[in-house]
Parts: sequence; structure tokens; C-alpha cells
Amino acid sequence: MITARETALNVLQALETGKKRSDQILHRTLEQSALNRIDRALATGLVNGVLRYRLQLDFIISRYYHHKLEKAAPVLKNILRLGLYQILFLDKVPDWAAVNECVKLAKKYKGDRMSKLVNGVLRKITPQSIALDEWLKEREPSEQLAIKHSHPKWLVERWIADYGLKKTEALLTYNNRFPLFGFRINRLKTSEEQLFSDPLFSSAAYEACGIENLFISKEFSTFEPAVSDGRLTVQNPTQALACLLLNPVPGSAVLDLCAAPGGKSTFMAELMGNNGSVTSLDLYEQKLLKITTHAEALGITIIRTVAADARSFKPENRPDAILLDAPCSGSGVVGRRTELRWKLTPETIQELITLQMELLDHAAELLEENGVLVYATCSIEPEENALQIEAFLERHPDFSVDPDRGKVPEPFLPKSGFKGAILTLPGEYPGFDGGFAQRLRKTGKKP
Ligand SMILES: C[S@@+](CC[C@H](N)C(=O)[O-])C[C@H]1O[C@@H](n2cnc3c(N)ncnc32)[C@H](O)[C@@H]1O
Repeated sequence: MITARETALNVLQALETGKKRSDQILHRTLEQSALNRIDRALATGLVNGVLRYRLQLDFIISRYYHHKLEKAAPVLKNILRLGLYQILFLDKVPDWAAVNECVKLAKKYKGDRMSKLVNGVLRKITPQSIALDEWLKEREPSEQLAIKHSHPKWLVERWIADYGLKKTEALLTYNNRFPLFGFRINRLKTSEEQLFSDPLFSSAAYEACGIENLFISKEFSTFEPAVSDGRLTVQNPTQALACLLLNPVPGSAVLDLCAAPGGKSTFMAELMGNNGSVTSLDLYEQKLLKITTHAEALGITIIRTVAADARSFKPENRPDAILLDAPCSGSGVVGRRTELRWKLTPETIQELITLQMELLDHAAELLEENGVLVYATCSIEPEENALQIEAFLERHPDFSVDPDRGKVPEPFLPKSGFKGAILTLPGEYPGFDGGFAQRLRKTGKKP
């Protein structure tokens, strides 16, 4: 029988090739395993925890492992990380049990000599023996934060430069918390009152988030039946803010240029009372199927999907409004996507900035005078957000920022000088991801 810890090790090993995402491998592995619900949760927690805390775990292990950890076999590194993660973070697992399991795994995968080594290293580590602050005190602040909160140093340096030390530490802390789920109530099918009078949800724990018809909760499976039958959509409130900023009116024609998996297309159709048209475009046909299926469950009939490249798509009729929810670094959702922090690089951000620029330029061509363009990302990098817009406005003097706040509730607007843009940092409001949205209008005025 393969245990939860061995399952976690197998998933971590499968990830070493770097091709697949951890949630996909976990899902497939757990589907084929005979583990019970509790052990599945343990395996999932171990994989997510080890991936998130990798930098901190390796830093601590290196103080006890008297060879070069970078040169150790991946399986040995992953066993040591699994052991240390349990010692540091899992109160319910006695340290000796965690160590024994890891020693057994080392014996099975690397033989007697390595199992002795794992035993020797892990037995020396206790939470009391770790003096992280002391070990880090000579290092520069960005490196201290990077290791303490297990994020790449270059990203921490960027955030300190953009947001200062205090806000950076707050968002790093938030990124390591258990991510909350956002849910949107489908007003085409139900109301908040009706939904929560359903006995299925009468004892469910949830919290209002300051946006009408949206709430957040730790529980996903409790609300799953209402997601399947179309009363709810999983959507983080930050994502909803972009649609509220666009505020599509019933009867209008909206073009959603990067639409899959469709969270924003379906919300816009709901805001329009299922009256008008939403053209949902994405590069990948396969991804568009999700929009069609979910729109059907929601009772939405005004969405038409189109597989095309948004940099060259020509609609038959010009839309009244465009939403461009561009591909981005995702630096605002690092807490939600377990290994994203290690996959991001300054080079990938640069490539995305170029793609976003091309998408914006083509979107600009598709609008009539007076049309509205909302540009959105789930990034908190100024180069993908405010600076991208600044450069766009220089290239397109026929566009202006539009200070119409649509249906965005007051508390989510900047404290002063609203210029059509909303930036949310991860955890700035409980449960909110990081993200950006900017409302622009094609005024047609050229100097
Ligand atoms: C941030 S996601 C959109 C999320 C979506 N708006 C939602 O709320 O569910 C970006 C999407 O852009 C699509 N995409 C990337 N490059 C594209 C292109 N050149 N043309 C059209 N879609 C593209 C990706 O397939 C991806 O689904």
C-alpha cells in the first residue's frame, strides 16, 4: 500500500521534469490511488507545502547536511524536504513519525546508506534548533524576506522597489496562507436569500466580501453542487471588479478578447441580464468548451464563442465595449498557484509585456469612437499594468483614461485621484487576489 507521504514523494518526483503543473499531477495520481479522504488531504498538503516552502526548507536543510545540497539526487532532496516540512509545519504529526517514514522512503528509493544519511540529518533538526532570524541577520533585507517567506529573491526585490518593505512582507505572508475561494451568485437563477435558505448551505461558513452577490469561503466542496447546477460560479472578487468597472449595459455588444475559461464573460452576461451579446474569443478551442458548458448551466444564452488570435481577429460588427483580460505573469495569484513563484522569470514577464502591447493595439483598432476598453491582468507588476497603459496612451492619443467607476463599490477605488484604474494587492482585502483593471475610452481626439 502506497502511503500519503510516498504519494507526495511520487508527485514531487514527477514534477522534477518541470513540464506539468502540480495540480494536474496530483489530481491524476490521487485518482489512481487507494488513499482515504484524510490521507489524500495529507498528500495534497505535503506537495503544496513542500513546493511553496522549497527555498526555506533547502536553506535550513543545508545547515545540517554537510555536503552540497544542490548536487544531491532529486529524490533525496525531496525526502529531506518532506521530512522537514512535517517537522516545521504539521503539528499533528509527531516528529519521530515523520522522520521514520522518510527513513523508510530513503531506504526504498536510495538504499541503506542514504536512509542512514536521512536519519542523521532529520534527527538533528527540531523546531527549537532552528534559529532562522539569527542565521539571516547578516543578509540584505530582500534575501531575508525571500528565505523567510520562500519566494525568489528577484521577485521580492521587485516588490520592495514597487511597494516598500511593509506591504511586500504583508503580501509574502498572504501568499503562503491557505487560499480562500470566491463565489459569485448567479442572479439569473437565484438570489443570496434563496441560495442560503437551501438546507445544503444552511451551516456553511462564508463571508461577505463587500461586493453584491459575491462571497468568500474556505469551503469548496460544500458549494460544489451549486456550482454544478449553475447557481454559483467560482470567481475571485478581484476578477469580478474588472467586469464591474466595464459595467456592460443590457442590450449592448461586448467583445471579450481573452475569454477562457469564461469567468468574466459569464459575469458580464449576468450583469446584462442575459440581454445583448457577448463574443468570447480565445486562442484555444478546447478551452472555449468550458465557457459553453458553464454558460449553459448558468442559463446564459447570449455568449458566442470564437477560436481566434486576438491580435488579428476582425468582428463582423464593431462592439460597444471590449474586455481585454490579457495573458500575464500572474504575480497577483502566486499564493493560489503553488509553484508559479519558481516558474516566473524576468524574461517571461518581458515576453508577456510585448504580447499585451500587441493585444492592446489590435483591440484599439476594433472600437468605434466612444467605445470602452477595459484592460485587466492578475499581475501586480507595474510594467504589465500602469506602465503598459501609459505606453498605450502615448501610442494612441485617440484614447483617454475614463474615470467612470461603473459598478465598482467605493471602498475598492483608490483613496484619491481615481483615473479609471484599480490595483488590488494580494490579501489587501480578505480573500482578494492581486490584480489590475483600467477603463479607457476611445475619445477619437488626436492632437
Ligand atoms: C487571463 S486568461 C483569461 C481569463 C478569463 N478572462 C476569465 O476571466 O476566465 C488569458 C487567456 O488568454 C488566452 N490567450 C493567450 N493568447 C491569446 C491570443 N493571442 N489570442 C486570444 N487569446 C489568447 C489564453 O488562452 C487564456 O485563456
